[in-house]
Amino acid sequence: MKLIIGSDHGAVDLKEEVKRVLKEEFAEVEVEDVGTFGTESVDYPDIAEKVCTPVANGEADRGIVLCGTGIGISIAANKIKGIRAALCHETYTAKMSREHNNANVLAMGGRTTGFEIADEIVRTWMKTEFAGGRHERRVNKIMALEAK
Ligand SMILES: O=C(CO)[C@H](O)[C@H](O)[C@H](O)COP(=O)(O)O
Repeated sequence: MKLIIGSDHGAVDLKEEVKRVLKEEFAEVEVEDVGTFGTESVDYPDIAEKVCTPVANGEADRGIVLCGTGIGISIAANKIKGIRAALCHETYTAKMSREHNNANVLAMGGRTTGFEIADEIVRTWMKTEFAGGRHERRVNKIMALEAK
């Protein structure tokens, strides 16, 4: 599996923490970090595009996008065709976003979510499989909205 991660200046520390968890617990996953790498202000839609375009194209399997709250970058991510980004603050929504929504992008906030909870969210999101069945019909309807 290939995963692309990116953050704006509001979540650079959280990005490093998420990369640490991925490296330690999901060593088989190839992780590409598209930035940002410092505290200089950048615009989260640019980061969302860098993460999500390869996911939407099939060049990567999943993405993780981070900004101060996770709101702006998840809104931007969901504008990209083929992306189902889920903003998660706890593990239940992380689990459901995979099981029911087949989310291919996880969003979190560096100014809202502590490292311990974020670590658990990432573990849960990475491990949970899409359940299919009735959820597949609904996800297909979500994707059909993009064609309207
Ligand atoms: O988009 C956001 C909120 O929806 C993110 O939290 C951004 O990180 C935030 O807006 C950046 O704010 P700043 O004052 O420019 O650091």
